[in-house]
Amino acid sequence: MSASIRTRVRPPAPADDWALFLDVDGCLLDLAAAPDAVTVPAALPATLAALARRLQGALALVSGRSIAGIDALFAPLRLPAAGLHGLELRSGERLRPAPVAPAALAGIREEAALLALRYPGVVVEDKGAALGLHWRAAPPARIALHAFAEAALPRLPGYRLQHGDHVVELRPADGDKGAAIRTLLQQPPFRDRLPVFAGDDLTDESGFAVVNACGGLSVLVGARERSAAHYALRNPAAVRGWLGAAGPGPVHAGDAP
Ligand SMILES: O=P(O)(O)OC[C@H]1O[C@H](O[C@H]2O[C@H](CO)[C@@H](O)[C@H](O)[C@H]2O)[C@H](O)[C@@H](O)[C@@H]1O
Repeated sequence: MSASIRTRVRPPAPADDWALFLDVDGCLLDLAAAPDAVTVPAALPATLAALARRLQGALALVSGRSIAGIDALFAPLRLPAAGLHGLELRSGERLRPAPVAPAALAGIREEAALLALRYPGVVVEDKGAALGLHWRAAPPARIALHAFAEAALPRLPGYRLQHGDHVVELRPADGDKGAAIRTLLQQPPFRDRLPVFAGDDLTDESGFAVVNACGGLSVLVGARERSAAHYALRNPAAVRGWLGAAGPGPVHAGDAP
């Protein structure tokens, strides 16, 4: 069921019995003009590391970026992670690698780069098995990028389009963030904990559905009207404040934020 932003309230402060899943762009990090223009606030890795210790390791980053990309952003911190919208998975020693990119994707990437030359500001993001076409810094390119992605899709059997915030991606159709969260919840250290997921974009809705079905907490970041999330935080700064608000001592479900 879709809850209105007007009815969503701030989530409670993080509690020690949570399994916490956090989206990256637009949730932990402020959005930037291009994927490589994001900045990680200096205090954030330490906040995440402290929270992960507090949760006995049950904190994972769940992103559309690759796991390598996530690790590069937060280095030297290396957390359990789901990358490429749930295609890749890492928890402890367990790793589900991303599929190998089909040969046709290289040609499509080159064609996209040529198209980008006509629209200054367009970014073609090579994510290995996935390809992101970004128009945040080039709004007039939106229609051309969608048309390009739709035309390219039939050349990539087993692929689908992933629509996101000022981006359309060509990605393998398998998996989503919800399935990745469900998989992590079946194994330690996530098992038998209250699942909590915060995210801002369309790709996060599958994660909200899974944590809702488990009786957990779904947290929408921003003011998108149509979402299954039950709680809301205004922006990434509010998310970082929420996570930092756990403080140094033990915390329990229901504590005031
Ligand atoms: O699931 P997420 O962690 O939210 O990742 C979703 C996509 O995030 C990145 O793109 C978005 O953030 C960029 C930097 O702020 C922004 O320029 C772009 O417009 C956004 O769509 C990332 O580049 C993608 O690979 C992720 O799929």
